[in-house]
Parts: sequence; structure tokens; C-alpha cells
Amino acid sequence: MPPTASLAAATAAAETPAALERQVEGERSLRPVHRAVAELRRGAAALLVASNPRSAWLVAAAELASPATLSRLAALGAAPPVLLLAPTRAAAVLQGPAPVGAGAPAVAFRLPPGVTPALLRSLADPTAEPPQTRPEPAPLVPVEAAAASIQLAKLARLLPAVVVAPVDTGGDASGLAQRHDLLAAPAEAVLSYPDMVAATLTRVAEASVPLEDSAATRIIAFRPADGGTEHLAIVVGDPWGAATPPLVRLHSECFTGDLLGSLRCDCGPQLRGALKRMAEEGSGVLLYLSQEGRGIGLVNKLRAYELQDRGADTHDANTRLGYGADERNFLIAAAMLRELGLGTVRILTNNPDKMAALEACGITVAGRVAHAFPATQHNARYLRTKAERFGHLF
Ligand SMILES: Nc1nc2c(ncn2[C@@H]2O[C@H](COP(=O)(O)OP(=O)(O)OP(=O)(O)O)[C@@H](O)[C@H]2O)c(=O)[nH]1
Ligand SMILES: [Zn+2]
Repeated sequence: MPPTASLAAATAAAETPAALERQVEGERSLRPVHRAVAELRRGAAALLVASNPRSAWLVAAAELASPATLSRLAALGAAPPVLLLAPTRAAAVLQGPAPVGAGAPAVAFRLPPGVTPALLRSLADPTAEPPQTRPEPAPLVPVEAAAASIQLAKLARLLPAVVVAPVDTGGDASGLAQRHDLLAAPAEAVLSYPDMVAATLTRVAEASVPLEDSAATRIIAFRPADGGTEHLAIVVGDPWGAATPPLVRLHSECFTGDLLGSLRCDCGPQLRGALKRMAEEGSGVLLYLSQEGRGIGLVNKLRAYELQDRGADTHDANTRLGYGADERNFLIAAAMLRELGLGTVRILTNNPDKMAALEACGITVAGRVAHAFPATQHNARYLRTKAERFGHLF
């Protein structure tokens, strides 16, 4: 099918009643989460409503909470606020093992008396000055509240460290939110957000953009229903008309490597190399995914680089920040491929997780094409870590 014909078919599909319904439903459940994320990013508190609607939690990001926000948590909370740190960060702060079982989302600490934003930052951020005070562990917070509040900070691309306080909603969480001018989000919606968001992607714009290495190229933008960041499909030639399954690359955004030519990673050569290879083959699709820093965001990636300069490898730098080594969700990529009508692909990658993730999301991976570039003195350790700790096939 020629690209324009298949584009038209897919555009029509996006406007069917079922697609519109999916959009409306998606927007409804994603919107409160998106708003709560914005509250955290501006240093304010959001209200996380538990599955049992009598119970809710005020949540603020530890790295941004202002004195006014901390006072608000203390005034509205039914119990004193506590600091939640991801277990890896908690262990570093305690200089010993974290007092929680494997898989626990967070460790709770009492807020030291007279806590200041600077002290909170030093507790949350392994790149900041070490904390002057070692906080005492506090009783466990319910798992749902701990998991959802840490997840909210991650969705905000902030450090996974939050200050939380329980509140009694009296069974009317939205009334409480309204009275106190708080944005409320169901914990359940926060936890399912990454999966939900992928299901709501819609094509919103496209254009022909001839590139240096591939003249016949179109860029198609996909937007999630909550108005969050767009992801792009860069379509080279006519991948629908090829005799073999199209060559596809899932490329996660790397501002430093893609745009600035950073030598710390191999993203720049991989990006340009993929487009060049697709042009040589005649066609292909590069999904440019808004997943900077393997999903931790640019600010946290810079923090991870600082930790790497102090000795950690790229895997441990992420976990010291409290993040997983790879926080990406490839459902988004699978949804884009499906929307483009590409259910079977050959994938350009060294990362076996990408193949497994696509297969798990219903895309058939008919083959892998290796995508390695010579190491330099600056990225040799990074590439070695990819092979040794992430299982990359070099
Ligand atoms: N957190 C973190 N992210 C990094 C670092 N170096 C590069 N990245 C990010 O890693 C991602 C690169 O991923 P991909 O190009 O998809 O590479 P990959 O998962 O190694 O797999 P393939 O290249 O397909 O083999 C981009 O989002 C980069 O911003 C780092 O040291 N720390
Ligand atoms: Zn990179």
C-alpha cells in the first residue's frame, strides 16, 4: 500500500466511534494524573486517593517541596508527614541495608525536626551534599500509597523521593480536594498510567521532511490523550510496499547524543546510522520515543552522569537515584506500529529487551539486525556495561 493511502486509511480509523470513545475514556482517567504530576513539578502537594476512598494521601516531591507545602502537609495530615525514599536511596542514606522486604516500593522516614527544603534535597539526591542528619525510619506506609506516590514522582521525571501525609476524606475525596484547592488523582490511575497512556496515542500531524541521509521521509506525530509529550514515527520510503518485513528502530530520545553529539553514548551514530541504513534499503521506520535517559528524563540523566563520573556504571547510577536501570515502556512503540499497520517487523537493535517487549505487546519480530558502532574512549565503559549488565548483543 503506498504510504499516503495507508496514512489515509489509518487516519480514518482514528476517527471511528470506537477510537473516539477510547480517546474520551483515556482522557478521563489520565487527566487527573497529568494534573497531579504538574502539581508535584511546581513544588505543590497533590491528593492521591486510595482504592478505599476514605483514605487519601497528600504527596509532594522531596526535591521541590517548598516550606509552604511542608506546612500544608503538616496542617492537613491526619498524622505527621513522612519522607519516602526508594529502597536503594534509603540504604545509601542509612549506610546499611534498607529495612524493607524485597520488592517494597519505598522506605518511610520521620521528617527530622525543623526539616528544610535543602535537607530534604540532600536526603533525596545522591549528587547533592551528603545529609547532615540521618533520619529515623518510620512505620510502613500502605503499599498502594507508597507505590503510587513514588510512581507520581517518576512520572514527573523528578527524583523518586516524596513527602506524604495521610488524610481522612470522610468518604468524599473530591469534596476534600475542592475545599482545599487540591488536585486529586486515584492511586490506581497513577499506577496504570504508563499502560493507559499507550492505548490513547493518536496521530495528530504529519509532513514530508527530506533528510540529509534519506530524502523520501515523512514524520508522523502521535499524541497521548492527556496532552503529554508526543512521540514521532520517522517513515523512510514506503515500508508498506517492501517484500520483507520493514526495518524498524525504536530509538529513545537522547538530547545529549542525538542533538549535541555527546561522546558519552552511542545514540547519535545509532540515530543517523539507522536512517542511513533505511534509506539504503529503500524503506524503514524509526520510532523516536520521548523516553530520554531510558525513561528517567534529562535532568535525572545528568545526575546519573555525575554519579558515573564518581565511579558508578550506567546501571548503578540509575538505581542509586532510586530508579530502575531501565524505566522504558515499549507499549508505546507497539501501539505506534499497530497504528501504522506494521504488525511484523525486522528490528534494528542490540538490545534483546526491545525484541521481547515488542513480542509481548503483540508485534511479530521477524528478525534482528545488529546496530553497533565502534567504541570511543568516552563511551567504551558505557558500551561494556550495556553488554555485561543489560545483555546487549554486540
Ligand atoms: N539513564 C541513562 N540513560 C542513558 C545513558 N546513556 C544513554 N542513555 C539513554 O539511553 C537511551 C538509549 O537507548 P537506545 O538507543 O534505545 O539504546 P539501547 O536500549 O541501548 O538499545 P539499542 O541501541 O537498540 O541496542 C536514550 O534514552 C539515552 O538518553 C546513561 O548513562 N544513563
Ligand atoms: Zn545517548
